[in-house]
Amino acid sequence: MQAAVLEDERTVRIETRDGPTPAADAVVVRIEHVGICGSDMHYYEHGHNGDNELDVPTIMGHESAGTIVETGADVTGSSVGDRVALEPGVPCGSCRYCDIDEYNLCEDVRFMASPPDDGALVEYVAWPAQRTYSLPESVSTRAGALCEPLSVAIHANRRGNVGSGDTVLVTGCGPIGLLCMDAAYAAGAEDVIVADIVERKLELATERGAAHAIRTDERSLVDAVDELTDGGVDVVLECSGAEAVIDRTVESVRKGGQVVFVGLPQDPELPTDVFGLIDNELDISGSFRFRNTYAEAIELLASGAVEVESLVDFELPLVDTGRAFERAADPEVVKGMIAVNGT
Ligand SMILES: NC(=O)c1ccc[n+]([C@@H]2O[C@H](COP(=O)([O-])OP(=O)(O)OC[C@H]3O[C@@H](n4cnc5c(N)ncnc54)[C@H](O)[C@@H]3O)[C@@H](O)[C@H]2O)c1
Ligand SMILES: C[C@@H](O)[C@H](N)C(=O)O
Repeated sequence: MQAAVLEDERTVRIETRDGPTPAADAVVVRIEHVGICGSDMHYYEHGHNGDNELDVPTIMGHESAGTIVETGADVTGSSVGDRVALEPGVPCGSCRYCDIDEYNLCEDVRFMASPPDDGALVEYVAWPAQRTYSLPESVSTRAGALCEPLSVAIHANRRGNVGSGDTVLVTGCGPIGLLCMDAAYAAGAEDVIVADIVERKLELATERGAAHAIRTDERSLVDAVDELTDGGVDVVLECSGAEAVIDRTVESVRKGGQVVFVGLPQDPELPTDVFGLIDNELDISGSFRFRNTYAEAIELLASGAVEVESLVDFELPLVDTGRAFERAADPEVVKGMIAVNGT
């Protein structure tokens, strides 16, 4: 079978690999769609993603869905022909974090396309049946693949306790930011204000329901938020990873509000005004991947509460993965997709 391997920065090669055999608790999935994520692009452009290094050639892609073609001996509840989304992380199941069901924090997790663990840009993947989720008829594998970034968004909203009537600021309108906005509305937020530096992204966010859009390269984020709110938003979901914005988030939130960091900056140092945090009782949190989100993601897609297919700007076959990554590096592009088995 064919696989798209990131050998080095900006070097994707199509290689031939042996097809997988499922363990007793696993299924083999014929991969149909894989989304290109901002994190794949961090590896592609800089050779690292946060503090994870691309130290060995690695099959990229962790936003995936396809059809089960084989089941392991002990698998019950999944059948050949089921269309499924694959949750990309497989936790160890026995550490203190797995014990308390905070399995996204497992220190021994295997995560697709996180070197040395291979990802889903390959024709067939053997994956634990427990980490695959059936897609209803109304949800395509193209949409099912995007359960992954939607899961990041659901988790970020949970971390920020976004709820009924909240005003939320989402900084960065890539797929993660846009889906954070959608998930915030689904959680009951009243108004979502968005910020970006690319006009097309702000237009898209506005079409999807943003209450206000701020160009942070044209005006001060803090001044704009100040004009739009009575002393700041309830929650900031920071999805740009841009240091210039990260620095301003705590000034954009109301007293007693929450700031959630999702985007990964190149420079992870955060200058902190501790007096400001104390005096204003701010809650600052990180949001790392997700846990127990796939069922909700599929429900949001199936009910139509969140729509993802229109985020996809282009779709290319597996053999063109290198070209797709090059194209996805364009700041105007929101989501590139690979049709792995040509469906
Ligand atoms: N914490 C997690 O679990 C997790 C999971 C997935 C992705 N991420 C990270 O989240 C970030 C967002 O992911 P994505 O796929 O949407 O990436 P993306 O690159 O598509 O989106 C980032 C957006 O931020 C905008 N931006 C850049 N500079 C800005 C500025 N100064 N002001 C406002 N906006 C600015 C860009 O124009 C872009 O629209 C990435 O850093 C990614 O690595 C984190
Ligand atoms: C969660 C996932 O989307 C993220 N890109 C990661 O590798 O951690």
